[in-house]
Amino acid sequence: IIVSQTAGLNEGKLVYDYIIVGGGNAGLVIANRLTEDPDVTVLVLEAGPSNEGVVAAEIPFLGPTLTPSMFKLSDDTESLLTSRNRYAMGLELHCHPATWNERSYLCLSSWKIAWRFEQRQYVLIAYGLVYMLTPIHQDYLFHQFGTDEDWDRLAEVSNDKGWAWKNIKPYIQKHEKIVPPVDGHNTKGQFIPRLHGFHGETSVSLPGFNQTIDPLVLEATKQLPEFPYNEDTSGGDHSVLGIGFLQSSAGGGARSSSSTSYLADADNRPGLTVVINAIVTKLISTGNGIASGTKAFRRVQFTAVPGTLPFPGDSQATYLTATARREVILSAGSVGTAQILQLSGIGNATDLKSLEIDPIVDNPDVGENLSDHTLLPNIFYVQGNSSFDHVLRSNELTQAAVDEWLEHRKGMLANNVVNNFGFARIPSDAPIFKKTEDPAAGPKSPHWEMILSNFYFNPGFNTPPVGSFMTVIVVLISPTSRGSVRLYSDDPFDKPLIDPQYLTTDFDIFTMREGVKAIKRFLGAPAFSDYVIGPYGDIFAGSKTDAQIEDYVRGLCTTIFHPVGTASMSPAKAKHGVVNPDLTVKGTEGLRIVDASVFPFVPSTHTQGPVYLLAERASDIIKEAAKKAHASGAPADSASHDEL
Ligand SMILES: Cc1cc2nc3c(=O)[nH]c(=O)nc-3n(C[C@H](O)[C@H](O)[C@H](O)COP(=O)(O)OP(=O)(O)OC[C@H]3O[C@@H](n4cnc5c(N)ncnc54)[C@H](O)[C@@H]3O)c2cc1C
Repeated sequence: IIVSQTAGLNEGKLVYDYIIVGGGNAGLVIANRLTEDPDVTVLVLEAGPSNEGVVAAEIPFLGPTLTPSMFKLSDDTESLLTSRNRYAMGLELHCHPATWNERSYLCLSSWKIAWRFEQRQYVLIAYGLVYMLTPIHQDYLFHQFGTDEDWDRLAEVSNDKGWAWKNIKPYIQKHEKIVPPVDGHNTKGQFIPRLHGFHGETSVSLPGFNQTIDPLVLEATKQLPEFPYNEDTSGGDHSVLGIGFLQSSAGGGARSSSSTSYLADADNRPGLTVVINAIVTKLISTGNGIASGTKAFRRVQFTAVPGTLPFPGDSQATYLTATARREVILSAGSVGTAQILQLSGIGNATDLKSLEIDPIVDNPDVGENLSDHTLLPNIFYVQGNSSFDHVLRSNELTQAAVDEWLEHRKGMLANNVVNNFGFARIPSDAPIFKKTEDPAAGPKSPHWEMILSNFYFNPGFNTPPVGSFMTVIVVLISPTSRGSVRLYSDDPFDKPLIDPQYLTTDFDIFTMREGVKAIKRFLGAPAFSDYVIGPYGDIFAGSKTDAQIEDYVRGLCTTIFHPVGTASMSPAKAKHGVVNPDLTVKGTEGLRIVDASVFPFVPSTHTQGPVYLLAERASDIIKEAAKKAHASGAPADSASHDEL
């Protein structure tokens, strides 16, 4: 049952077995798995609007256009392709200049849009740092699982073998459904079937529309031993190192998200209620937990997102509360979860007091340890007019592509913006390792990533009016810098202060710099000699020395939106960290976190796949906990009558 507004919800009846805060990647997995039992009731509260009918959310190629600052087209084609403005609401975040050092300032200042539009007293609003408030799923459909070393490290730091790869791997079968590419080509040699699932919830497919650069990229992998071809970069016990074909969370030419897969599958279950446009403002402590020193949190306060029905004005919000008989599960993402915890009195007691929030559970680790992947687009001029730029500049060609998609779910738009990508390591004898321990999860795990695309892709900048381009993105995959998500005020509608600390360590800037040098070596392969003309832009072209490349990196670098770590997992008895290995929040009862925030290290790949697997295992953990409680004779309602 999907309720589109909080209007009509009867507060007296808002009692469910589980309340899930956030209907993103993780939240909807849990919602689906828990309601497999018809006797279980689940309420999902999601701040964003519905994905239904949002064509840009369906068309794979248009994924990046949903991010306000990401993918800029000419004004004409823009209106044909996107409904961006509809989703720009509530996306901005605050970054406090006092917490920036010169480097992160440089890094963030590349977000021209942010700087042009908003400069409030002491608080700058960086539109570039968009951690979405919506279940529309703006991700760019990259779909991988991370290396076995990532998962084994998680098992080690949490002291729970359940998180080791051999125990996580089987969840691929529940989650993934490999489907043929839209052009139906033979995919032999483009992925390794035994690494995948074919009957799970989320559709995953290989590219189904050729880019001019595909054969050149493959040829270059044969010419340069430094960049070998890899038949499958999805991860696990098969190495991700090398360059191969991208697997995307799409099927039949359309995006496959947790909403179109896990939620759609559970849609008709009477036990499931999903309320959209509903923003959770805090969790309410419902008294002492059974274990000494713990506090129970089984009540959730929420309201309509300002500007959505039923509230006429932003300032007149009416708050509702809902109560969980068993558990509240926070799945609001690395920013939302950290914010809600702190608004609820779970966080650094000193900081909370300074904002006049009563500290209920003092945990200074809440909101800390923020880790993210930085992205740097490197643009090259190319020959001819076979890049996508010409299509994207032309209303006529764009309309034809839209029509093809609408009629057949095929063509350029049915495909991701990328066909080829891959991962690489910094050589083990690199000077950086004399002063920095290798931060990768293990010797098979990458330090950086290369993403290749057949057009001008430069977050925040319009496609130039003339010229053909290709973009080679460098992503820092094993960052050592750590930032934080802290509250700006006790007002739940104030966006939190996000201090990403991008590129503030020697390793991070070194790796980005070496990545830039490496992609230049890659494009120096004979395969590209008749196609690539050279770097686009004076700064890129003029960046020859290490110092120049570093300046170039800092000036243009941004995020690929993989924040993790703000509610990190640690061993059950550990004093540090925010959640235990069973994802219960330390010092609390009736409260778990299931989302990207619990990863203490960012997985060495794009993060949706790891989040899906995490949520699949979490669902089993939650079900097991309910069974145990039942077997021990505990009442079906863990919450006391007072709480209810
Ligand atoms: C622009 C973009 C592109 C990306 N591209 C890729 C990609 O190509 N491949 C990949 O693997 N990963 C990608 N990612 C990362 C991936 O989307 C995240 O790692 C993943 O979604 C994290 O899952 P989650 O469940 O932790 O959080 P989310 O999926 O973000 O879900 C959190 C949900 O909680 C809701 N919420 C937050 N606060 C509240 C509140 N107070 N009340 C109610 N609801 C709330 C949000 O609206 C959201 O729907 C991308 C991310 C972004 C933003």
